[in-house]
Amino acid sequence: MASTVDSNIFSSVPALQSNLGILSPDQIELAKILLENGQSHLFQQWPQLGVDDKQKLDFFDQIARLNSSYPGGLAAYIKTAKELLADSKLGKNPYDGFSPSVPSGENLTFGTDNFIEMERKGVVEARNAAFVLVAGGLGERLGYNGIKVALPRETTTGTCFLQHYIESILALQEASNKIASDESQRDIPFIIMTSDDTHSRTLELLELNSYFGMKPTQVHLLKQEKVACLDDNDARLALDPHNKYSIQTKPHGHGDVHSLLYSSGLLHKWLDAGLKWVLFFQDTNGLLFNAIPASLGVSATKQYHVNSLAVPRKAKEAIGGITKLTHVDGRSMVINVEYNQLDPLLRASGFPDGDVNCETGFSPFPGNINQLILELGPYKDELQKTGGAIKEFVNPKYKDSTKTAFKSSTRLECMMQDYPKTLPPTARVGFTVMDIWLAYAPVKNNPEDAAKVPKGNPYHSATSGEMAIYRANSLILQKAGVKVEEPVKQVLNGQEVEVWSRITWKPKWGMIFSDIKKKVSGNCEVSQRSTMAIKGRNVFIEDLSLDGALIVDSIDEAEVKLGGLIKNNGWTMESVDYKDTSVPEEIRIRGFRFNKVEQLEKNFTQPGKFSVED
Ligand SMILES: O=c1ccn([C@@H]2O[C@H](COP(=O)(O)OP(=O)(O)O[C@H]3OC[C@@H](O)[C@H](O)[C@H]3O)[C@@H](O)[C@H]2O)c(=O)[nH]1
Ligand SMILES: [Mg+2]
Repeated sequence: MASTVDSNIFSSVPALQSNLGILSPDQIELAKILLENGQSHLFQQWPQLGVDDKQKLDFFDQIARLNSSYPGGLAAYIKTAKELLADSKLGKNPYDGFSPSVPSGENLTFGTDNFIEMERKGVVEARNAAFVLVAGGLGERLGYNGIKVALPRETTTGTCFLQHYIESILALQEASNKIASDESQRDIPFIIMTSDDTHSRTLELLELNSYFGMKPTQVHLLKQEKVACLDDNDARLALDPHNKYSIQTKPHGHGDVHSLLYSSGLLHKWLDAGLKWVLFFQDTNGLLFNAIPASLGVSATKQYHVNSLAVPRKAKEAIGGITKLTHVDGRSMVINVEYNQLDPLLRASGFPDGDVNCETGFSPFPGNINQLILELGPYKDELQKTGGAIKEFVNPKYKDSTKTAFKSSTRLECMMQDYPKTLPPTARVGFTVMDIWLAYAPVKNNPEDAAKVPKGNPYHSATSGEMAIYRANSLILQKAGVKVEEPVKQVLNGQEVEVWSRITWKPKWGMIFSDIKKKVSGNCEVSQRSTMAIKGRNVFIEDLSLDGALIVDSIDEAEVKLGGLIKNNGWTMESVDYKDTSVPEEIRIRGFRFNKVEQLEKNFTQPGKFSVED
């Protein structure tokens, strides 16, 4: 819409004023918003009319997008940014008035009767759940060039994270539908939040692989928009260093998932379909689904509106701490305090040592693994009030203590785990703590940074992420009665890790401990140098002694017994340096690759009963 052009405002920016002739009334309006909000620097390098006119219009296309995709538009974004940057410069404590204490929550120990009961309940509830994967992040700390969900979760089978997640959801769906009282078949919805950095590659990965067995109608991609980067404390928008007609943008954070879900209309649809839970999870935790059934069982039992999954946390580890915050006015909430804020908060509130371990060797605050289980009804009600808006923050990396310049541009962010901040005190907000070995092994750090992690703290690298799968599977089988040999220590990409037998299985083989126990019997043993990949559903391990490599696949209608002594030269592990660019990136970031010397590989494609014995 045309508006009266305030000639004064433009006359102070001649480079823009001389170009007004090519702009539409809407674009002139946007230009005005920019100037009124301190953004005249954006036009400083603009040449005269007739030069680069197409790029100038592109610039305004981008401004229009940035303006319309943020509630309240760019003016609101810049205003909030100025406030938050000023607070940050002053070192203002965002938790002013609150004092932290250690909250109490549900503790689950793998394999106990309670754990098994929670898993059973979780499977019953699974068909009432929708799963939401937030996968719009750049993975800056990992520095991998592809999308993180395409990385192999482990390289024994090469199954990528996304495939594993989908197969886990499908396995839960099937198990849950089977025991449903009304015998109806429900497809569990699976939502993936993407961004411009990940969207097309995520879609391509799904399409090239037939959605890994899921119905395409079951999967929804929601793309988050990025926000403008900021160059200084005055919230001047940052220009792309390579293109003076483009604003640099970065993701706004995983908190966008709430407003996207709200505006997608999916929540209503799910409620109408009788769903009860929404489970949120992150891109590269290969152990996550070990924890999902039991934690969903906890949500159902305790009727939690919000259930955050947690693990014991090492002080200064880059995971948020679940904290009880009590305000001087009496209010209190149980909330994640992000890892960069926990230490200052503690120091400011009577804990002079800040973020340190207690006598247990861990931080007293449970570590947030950012898997949230929300009860759908109260969640939808809350979003109806907030529109899905989440409290934002800014985290600039300053050049020096004057806090006047940034090392690189910053932006406003929001986090999905801040959702409970707006909830009324009556909301049932809880958390569930599980063993780290069982539940959390993300792939976030590049090899160089991982090697610098303080001793005793987790590496969170591709190396540790894969080794954690083998350790968890080995420990689970040990608890099911298999003698899995103890691990050896090895240094890979500068990180000392425990190398256990390379044991993997498909989710449909065993989702919960009671299923796994049914698949294992007699006297079984697996040597440390062994590799075992179970890809079929009805594969039973009975009196098996494995010393080498064994790969078994089978159709559901085949019942396969693995037993006797199976011995061969197996697969050896060869060290690979992460700097060796002759090796594919997804391998070299692990620091090893398999040399497949010899294996027993069996594939059963016909119905019937079979046994594999050497
Ligand atoms: O804009 C974004 C940013 C991130 N993400 C996704 O959000 C997930 C988490 O991102 P990061 O790995 O960068 O998260 P961080 O490691 O910084 O911290 C996160 O995980 C560990 C927890 O303890 C922290 O509390 C949590 O914030 C990823 O799956 C990522 O793809 C988005 O979808 N959009
Ligand atoms: Mg991050």
